[in-house]
Formats: sequence, structure tokens, C-alpha cells
Amino acid sequence: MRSRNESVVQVRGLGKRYGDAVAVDGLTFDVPPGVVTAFLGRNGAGKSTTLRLVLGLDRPTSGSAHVGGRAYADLPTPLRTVGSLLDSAAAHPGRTARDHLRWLAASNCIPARRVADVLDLVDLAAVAGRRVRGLSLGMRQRLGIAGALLGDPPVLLLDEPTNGLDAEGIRWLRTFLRDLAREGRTVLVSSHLMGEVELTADHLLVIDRGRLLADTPLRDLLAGSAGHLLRVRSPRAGQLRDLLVADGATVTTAEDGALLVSGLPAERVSAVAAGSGVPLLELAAVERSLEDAFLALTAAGGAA
Ligand SMILES: Nc1ncnc2c1ncn2[C@@H]1O[C@H](COP(=O)(O)OP(=O)(O)OP(=O)(O)O)[C@@H](O)[C@H]1O
Repeated sequence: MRSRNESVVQVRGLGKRYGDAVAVDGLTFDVPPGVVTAFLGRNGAGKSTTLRLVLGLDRPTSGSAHVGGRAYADLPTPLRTVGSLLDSAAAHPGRTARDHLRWLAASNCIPARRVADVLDLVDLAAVAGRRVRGLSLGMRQRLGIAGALLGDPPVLLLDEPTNGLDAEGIRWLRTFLRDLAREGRTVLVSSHLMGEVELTADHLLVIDRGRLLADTPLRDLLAGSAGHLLRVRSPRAGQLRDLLVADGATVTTAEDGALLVSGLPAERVSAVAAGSGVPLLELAAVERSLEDAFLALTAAGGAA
């Protein structure tokens, strides 16, 4: 039986600069076992850099990252503790899928019989004899996941694992990740795909410009712990937007031009509009999608 502590990822004050550019800015969080945690952020937010720092592939400028209380470099059998997928192009194109995994197993003192197990797990047994260059992007992605599982690790760190997967592959991955978490593993998956994260994750770490904006159960974020979201339409949307922001609201604009307002109750929005003679065409509470919640968070974070 694994101890819970063995599989907690702990990040403390983690920072990374490249020259003057800050890629990761003082991140502190824990990733616990038993749930799927999504590391959510736009392109360039700092997700890959953070994962690379946890995996000891890059040196932090400040702070630390530990898995089960140890830095990655100090783990006695890293692949048996942490499985990772950073780049599905990492497999040698001239090797067969099976040989790639055999090589990975041999170089990490993992019994060769485990190769057949992981090929089955990711549904690649039928193409195991194909060279990597002949595999589709989705198959290569599954091969990368097979490699991550080779050491039967309690911790999995996967960077954008849905890349290249078709709709069926994405559905497969979703169930697969949830099953791995249910087995008691720590599963951290980075993504910029809101819809996918909304369907897969239990817990969210939201990152923007290297900073942590939220560390929260998905359910709480969607329930609007940051306040109700209102959808407001007006023929003078620009003016209304300025008035609401001046009154303390956070306002983003939906694709159809409606304002998405958080931080003020509907009564106040109505009073602000009436006070300046701005007509309203619509004022309604909306169910927050993860995308709405994310936009509100990043707008608020950006203004801070
Ligand atoms: N080796 C590097 N040298 C210089 N800048 C870098 C390096 N690696 C990352 N960066 C910068 O650090 C920031 C964070 O990049 P990172 O790849 O971690 O983001 P990300 O959230 O994973 O985005 P994506 O989804 O696009 O991979 C970006 O501005 C990026 O340009």
C-alpha cells in the first residue's frame, strides 16, 4: 500500500526567469492523489515550464518542487514514482512502438513484461510492431502515455495529453485519467481547453502569466464562488462597461457583444445604468461555463 505522502506534488514559491522574462512567478500549490487536477492556462501561461521544473528538467530561479517530499533528482527510482508526458515527439521515429517501450523499460530497470501491459492499457497492442514514424499523432500520444505508465507510478504529470487525439481518443483519455485517479494516483494534466477540462477535472489550478489565479474544486468555480455572472446587453455597451468597471465590477465582452459582468448584483447593475440613462436590452444571470469563470478570473488577475 502506498502512503499518501509518497504521491503528493508540493510546489513552494516556484519561480523561473529566462533573462528578463518571467515564465513562472512564485507558484505555491499541492497536488493530492485521488483526483484529476487540471493545470489550466492560456498558451504561454507557464504550464510546461512548471512541469519541467517539477521533473527536474530545468532549474528554478527560486523556490522548490517536490514529489513525495523529495526533489525529482533525489528520487531513487524516478519512473516508478512519476510518469510524465511532455512531448509525444520524444520517441525515436525509426523504432517500433514496442521497442521504444522496451528500451525505456530496460533503461529504468523495469521488467520487460510490463511493456505488453501498458500497450494493452492504451489500446496500442495492434500496432506495437509499427515504427513510430508510421503512427498517427494520436497513436504517438497514446505511446507517450504508455511510457508514462511503464513504471506503474503513483504520480502522473501530463502536458496537454489531448494533443492530436480525435474525439473518440479524447473521450477514452477522459475515462482513463479518471480511472487512474480513482486508483489513488495523483494526476496532473495541463490544458488550455476549457471544455475538456470542464468534463475531466475535479480540481483546478488556474495559471496566467506565471501566476496562480485559483486553486479550487471545479465545482466551486462553476458555482460562482467569485460572484454571480450577469449577461447584460445595451445599445451603449461601451459606456455601460466603463460605468460598471468604475463601480467595481469585472466586465468582459462575449462574442455577440453582450457584457459579462461579475462582482455586482443585478440590482446594482440596473441602478448604475438607470442613473446615467443607459438603456438595457437584457439583464440576466447566466450559468457560468468554465470559460466564463476563466475569463473573469484572468481579467481580474490582469487588472491586479
Ligand atoms: N527556454 C526558454 N527560453 C526563453 N523563454 C522561455 C523558455 N521556455 C519558456 N519560455 C517562455 O516562458 C513563458 C511560459 O512558457 P510555457 O511553455 O511554460 O507556457 P505554457 O503555459 O506551457 O504554454 P503552451 O500551452 O503554449 O505550451 C512563455 O512566455 C515562453 O515564451
